[in-house]
Amino acid sequence: MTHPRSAFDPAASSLAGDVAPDVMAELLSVRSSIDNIDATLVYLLAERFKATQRVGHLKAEHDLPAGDPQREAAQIARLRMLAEEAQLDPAFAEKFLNFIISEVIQHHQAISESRRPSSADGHPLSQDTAEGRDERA
Ligand SMILES: O=C(O)C(=O)C[C@]1(C(=O)O)C=C[C@@H](O)C=C1
Repeated sequence: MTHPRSAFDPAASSLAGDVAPDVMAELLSVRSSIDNIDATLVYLLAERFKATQRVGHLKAEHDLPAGDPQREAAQIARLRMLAEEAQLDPAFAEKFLNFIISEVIQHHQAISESRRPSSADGHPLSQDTAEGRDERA
């Protein structure tokens, strides 16, 4: 593996020379929680993208549009409410969801493009399985 997990140095810091040892110890302790949270975020996002990939295939298979504005409006309203409850800035929650959704929509469009017989790669059917599903998407 090019980037083994052990390559991560939890003590990496540009502050090392400027901070008293007890302050550094506290900083490292809080950072260890931040590292756990960030790892969880990566796993959660990976699961979300696995789910949206399934939606992307379903939509492409049934010629449905990539975006669903009414669904998005409902999701945003709900997440803003949850954010307020959790003392998270609702504007940030909305921006974050929009950021993820716009990436999802690009993935949906790529899935749909890759299934199109007239796709620009010039090998319209070579990537399709017998069922017409692109296994790479
Ligand atoms: O639920 C869908 O229809 C999706 O495509 C997923 C999703 C999302 O990421 O939550 C993405 C795009 C749509 O506009 C709405 C929601």
